[in-house]
Amino acid sequence: MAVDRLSDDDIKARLPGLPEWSLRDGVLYRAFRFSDFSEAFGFMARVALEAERLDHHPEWQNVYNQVQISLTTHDAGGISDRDFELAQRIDALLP
Ligand SMILES: C[C@H](O)[C@H](O)[C@H]1CNC2=NC(N)=NC(=O)C2=N1
Repeated sequence: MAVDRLSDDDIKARLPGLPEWSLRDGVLYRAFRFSDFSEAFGFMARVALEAERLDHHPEWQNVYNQVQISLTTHDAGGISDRDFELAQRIDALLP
């Protein structure tokens, strides 16, 4: 499926809708901290299921109770609507 990369202006206009996310090195980025590994990994499992539903997948790193997520659209060579959609769904999964 063809996906369009958003322009810098589009991205700037949409970022306020995701106050916890920032633009970092050309990707949508958010860091999460949980009480322990189990909580962090449970969250990652829920994100993985959502990513499969959307057929759009995060780049992420986990260190014990911390999860860092970067969103970009490989097929578009930049940030697309799909990244904003996944970011919103990720936020909705938080306890
Ligand atoms: C074929 C399939 O739709 C694509 O490869 C999807 C899968 N998940 C994806 N995830 C992300 N982040 N970017 C993509 O371009 C992408 N493409």
